[in-house]
Amino acid sequence: IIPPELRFAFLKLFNRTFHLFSSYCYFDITELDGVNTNELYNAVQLYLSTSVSIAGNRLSLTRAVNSSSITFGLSNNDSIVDTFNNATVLWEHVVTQRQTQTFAWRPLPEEKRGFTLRIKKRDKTLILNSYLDFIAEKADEIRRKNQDRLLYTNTRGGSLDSRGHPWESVPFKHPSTFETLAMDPQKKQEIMDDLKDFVLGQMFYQKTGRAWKRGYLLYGPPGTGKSSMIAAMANYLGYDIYDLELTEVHSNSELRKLLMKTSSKSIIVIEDIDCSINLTNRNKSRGFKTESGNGNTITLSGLLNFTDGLWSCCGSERIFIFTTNHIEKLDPALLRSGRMDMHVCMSYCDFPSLKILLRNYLGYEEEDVDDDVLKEMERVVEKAEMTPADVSEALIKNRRDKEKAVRELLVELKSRWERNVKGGKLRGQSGNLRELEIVEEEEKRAIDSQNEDGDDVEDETELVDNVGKD
Ligand SMILES: Nc1ncnc2c1ncn2[C@@H]1O[C@H](COP(=O)(O)OP(=O)(O)OP(=O)(O)O)[C@@H](O)[C@H]1O
Ligand SMILES: [Mg+2]
Repeated sequence: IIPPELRFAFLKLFNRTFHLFSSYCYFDITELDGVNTNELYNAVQLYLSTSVSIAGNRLSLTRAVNSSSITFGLSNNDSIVDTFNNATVLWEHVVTQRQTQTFAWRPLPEEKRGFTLRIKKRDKTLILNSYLDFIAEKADEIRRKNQDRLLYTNTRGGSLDSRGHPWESVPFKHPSTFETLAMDPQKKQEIMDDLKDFVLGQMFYQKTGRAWKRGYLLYGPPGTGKSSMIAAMANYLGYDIYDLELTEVHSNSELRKLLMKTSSKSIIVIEDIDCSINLTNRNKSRGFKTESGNGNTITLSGLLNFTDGLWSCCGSERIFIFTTNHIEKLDPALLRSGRMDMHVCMSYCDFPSLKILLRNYLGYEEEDVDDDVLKEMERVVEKAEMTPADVSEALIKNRRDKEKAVRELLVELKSRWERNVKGGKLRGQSGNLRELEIVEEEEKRAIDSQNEDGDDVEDETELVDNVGKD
């Protein structure tokens, strides 16, 4: 029997000589570095989790708090081969029992865990640094995908929490995606492409000397999907959202502090920007202080500094989104080119959007709906000026009886169409003769069918009457 000390020394000697002649070099990445967790260990673990899930036959599974997905990991003392830039490397997960603990401030875990990376000596200089960078980046990406995103708000009115953070966060689980978002498919694709370009554009922004950020202005009537669009963007990119409540911010410097405490890869949202700040009298608020003299007010220039100035560049990959119901109320300074990179008009439901909503709520594809009904819908939907929220409401109400849902939606669309087109006629606005003819035709048809079947058209004629009274 060989005493353990001797065996250990022998092994060490063997390893030394072995390494001297071997064409490999080895790197140990231990879980704990002293008593601190080694960030790199976690990164490697996450990084390997993607390739391991396909390759390995014995895996350890973990799920982080608040995460909706499971990560795969290498089991103890298992290994996996990876390739990077044509170089092959080997990862081994080494777990050993810790020897009896000496005194420590914090008790250490029983097991000592670490990854050993084996690289060919000739590959070392070529890949080591870039490989580790690559792993860290990939791990970040995986982390963002797995972890549910966070929604931050600044509702504490400027006070800080115990760790000095002005933002409060909750897990963000909005189900809206670009797929469920009802809008013109072409416009939708444009926005998705724009976002993709932005995310992949690091080199571009560096080369052109622009700060790596992008601004979107979403405008349109209430219930047309502005907030849903923001959620869809966040879900698409895997970004966190900072929902900035401007009325809770008291000064420009506070605004700046808030910005400094936001992380990279996030969306900063200011909803209803026309309501939350008096944006029109920029010069006035600059000229004399209306408040108590301590600068207790944010100005448009403060806000522009926030999105545009030097401060906006601390951190990168940030998206600013403003929403408003009244674009015409906004100060031109906010609208000038280069400020908000993309202006997106969210408007009333059009035919393509209607089809998306039918699919979302009823599971109907185009061919599931009666052809005539579909044609009729296409004809009236734009002039009916129903918001996607109104349409959704109508569909949800009858989602158990799909045919009824479609029928009632059509009735609603037609009555609104009639009201709008006819309203235009009464006010002498819509000078479109063809449309007037259609209204008159429609009325005639209504009267005709009333003679055949009394109940059915009662609603419609009633509505026409109401419009007359307005
Ligand atoms: N374009 C859309 N696609 C899918 N659903 C929509 C769309 N627009 C509205 N909805 C539905 O209507 C609801 C309200 O929409 P949302 O909050 O996005 O409107 P908004 O434009 O932000 O309104 P507001 O101006 O009042 O904030 C959403 O929960 C969603 O279910
Ligand atoms: Mg909204």
